[in-house]
Amino acid sequence: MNFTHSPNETVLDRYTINRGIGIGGFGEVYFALSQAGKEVALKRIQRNLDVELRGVSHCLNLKHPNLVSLHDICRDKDDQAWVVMEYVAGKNLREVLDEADPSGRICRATVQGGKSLPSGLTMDEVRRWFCGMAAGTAHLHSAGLVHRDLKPGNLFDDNGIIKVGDYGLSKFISSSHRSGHTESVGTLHYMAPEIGRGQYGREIDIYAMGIILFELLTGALPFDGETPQEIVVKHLTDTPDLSTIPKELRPAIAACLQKNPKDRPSDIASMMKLTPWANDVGQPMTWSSNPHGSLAQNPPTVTAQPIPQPASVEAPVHVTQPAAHTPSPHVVLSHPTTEEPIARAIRMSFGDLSRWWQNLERSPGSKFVMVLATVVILLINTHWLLPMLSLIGFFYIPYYVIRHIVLQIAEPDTYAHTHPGHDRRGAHFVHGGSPGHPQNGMNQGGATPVTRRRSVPAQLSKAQVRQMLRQSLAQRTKLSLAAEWTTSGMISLVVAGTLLLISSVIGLRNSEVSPLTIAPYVWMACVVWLGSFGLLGLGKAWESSEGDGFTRRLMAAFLGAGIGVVAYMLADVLMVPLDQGLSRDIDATSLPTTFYQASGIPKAAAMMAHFAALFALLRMWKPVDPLRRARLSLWAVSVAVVGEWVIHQMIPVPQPAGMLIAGGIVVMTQMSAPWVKADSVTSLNAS
Ligand SMILES: Nc1ncnc2c1ncn2[C@@H]1O[C@H](COP(=O)(O)OP(=O)(O)OP(=O)(O)O)[C@@H](O)[C@H]1O
Repeated sequence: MNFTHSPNETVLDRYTINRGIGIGGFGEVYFALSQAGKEVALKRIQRNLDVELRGVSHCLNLKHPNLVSLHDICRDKDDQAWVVMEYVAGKNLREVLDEADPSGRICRATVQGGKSLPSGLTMDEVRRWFCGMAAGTAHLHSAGLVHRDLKPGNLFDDNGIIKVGDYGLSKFISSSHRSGHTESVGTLHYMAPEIGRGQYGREIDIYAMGIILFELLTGALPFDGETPQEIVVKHLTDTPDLSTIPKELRPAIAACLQKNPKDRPSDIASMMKLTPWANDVGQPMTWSSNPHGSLAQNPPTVTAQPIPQPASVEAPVHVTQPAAHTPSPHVVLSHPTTEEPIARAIRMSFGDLSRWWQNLERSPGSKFVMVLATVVILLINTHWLLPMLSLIGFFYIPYYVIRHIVLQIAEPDTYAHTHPGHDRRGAHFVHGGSPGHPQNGMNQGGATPVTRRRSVPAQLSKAQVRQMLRQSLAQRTKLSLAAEWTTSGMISLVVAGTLLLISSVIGLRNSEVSPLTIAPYVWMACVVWLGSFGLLGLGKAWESSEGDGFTRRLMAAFLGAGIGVVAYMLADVLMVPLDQGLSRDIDATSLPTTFYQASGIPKAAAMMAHFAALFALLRMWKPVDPLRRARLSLWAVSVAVVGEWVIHQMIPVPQPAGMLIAGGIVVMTQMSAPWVKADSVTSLNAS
């Protein structure tokens, strides 16, 4: 390994490098001594990685026996970022697993006594690693952090205490600047399926813990393959074979490895309850989410435990068919209801606010003044705040209730209902194994797993990533798509209200406000909202495939025609004149009488034709695609406005309303439709 710095070199003016330890995706790690002789590990972040130092301070203040302490993050004189952390002398789990001989001939576990598992570890060792990881990760979660990169290489044995390292950083290193071997988030073998959709909840750590527990027990990975794509597809579709897992631990692994994050244990405490280790005698852990709870004081100790033995050789067991005597069948039956996105955003904002408040270094007196000032400002503004909050409540509460009801209906009774295809896939996976993937067939006869962790070549191409993301999008049920559609519709309603407010304030700044003057703005906002809502629906239906362009244009044309006729009728109801701005900028041809009255005012047919052409020619469903390039593309807005102007030259409609509607629809759909940053996962690699 080629390290940038050599032994005895002084870095950051106060650390003398002793030796290089290793090189990971984020950079080089050195063992160094401070001037006072304190041992530290220094991680030199790769020059091309952009470290956002502000947020990291939250990680620096975390203290837990099962976490590798982060001492500091500094920049040297060349503006190179360094992470200063606790040095752990012991091995990491990757090394331990790689050294343990699966045949059991020379493995550490046998030397230490105790019956070894296929991984070469004893159940006591498995328990020690797993409980230590769980305790450290629970502390991260309680502090509002998700590790995002849990894997054996990030778990250390520090004189008997298991420590979780490398936490927090992946969030603060700009993914757009990463290159080389580390993927945007997490390592492929341990990466939860929803990461492809840009979801990074704490469930991704719970998923990774399920994989690690599987590996601790069997020495093999539940989802492995020759290529990154194969591994990702297995994460998305395959059911793990749990037949070689001790029965006591199958429910926990099955629950952690659910494809849908909602189906996994919602936190580490609930996950631990599925293991035999939650209520260990002589193990004073409570698995509470309290950041200052007893976890901190009581790291797991290696005590004599009743050792659950591996399952005897038996027919392969599929997770959808819980084994006889398997406890906790509720693992697959109880699903926490999805938290409503706006409620979640508000809750998380309150969480952030309270953490910011707790970390705010101000005297109690100045904090009191700040609270007082906030209360006064709120009281002064009650005249507009209260009506606004009531209005929001007026829309939000019915929406929340309807959404809740829809999701309750969508809640599956059994796991099998949620994943109707699993039986078929499971049969193939479990019974046959796949040629070239020996671990898939290892359960037969209880043979030792042949495949261990593999190095996986090459990066995924953009097309491959998009294809995988589409596959993952295709996994949702129709009802959850409907719930997402209504959510986007609600968001677009808020956006429409905002656009209406802005445009009418600008448009009516010098004129009298009356129902007649405000009607055109209400009309435009309604048409924009209807257009967006329709497109959001089409987008939802189409997001799981790239689709056939002609069919999509045709469908979009129908939608546009519908919007045109509704716009015409609404204009009639709201008494909005349609004779405004009908002149054209290029040589005009005569208007067809089927489309226009003798005075030139458009009939319903003209409005239908205009919007049908607009939606079809401009492929208006594109701004709704979750895999679009940018969340909000101003280019797309400009194209829509110019495109509308061009269509207006042939089929005129009132202006500038037509252009505002076209631009408004594109802005609103982009702001309301979910977006997956596909580029952030194009450099997936195995570590
Ligand atoms: N605090 C530490 N004390 C001792 N050794 C460490 C410490 N942190 C990391 N290491 C070791 O340094 C080496 C490189 O670690 P690093 O975390 O950079 O890479 P990685 O975990 O292999 O990959 P990635 O950064 O992509 O997750 C590993 O061998 C790891 O065990």
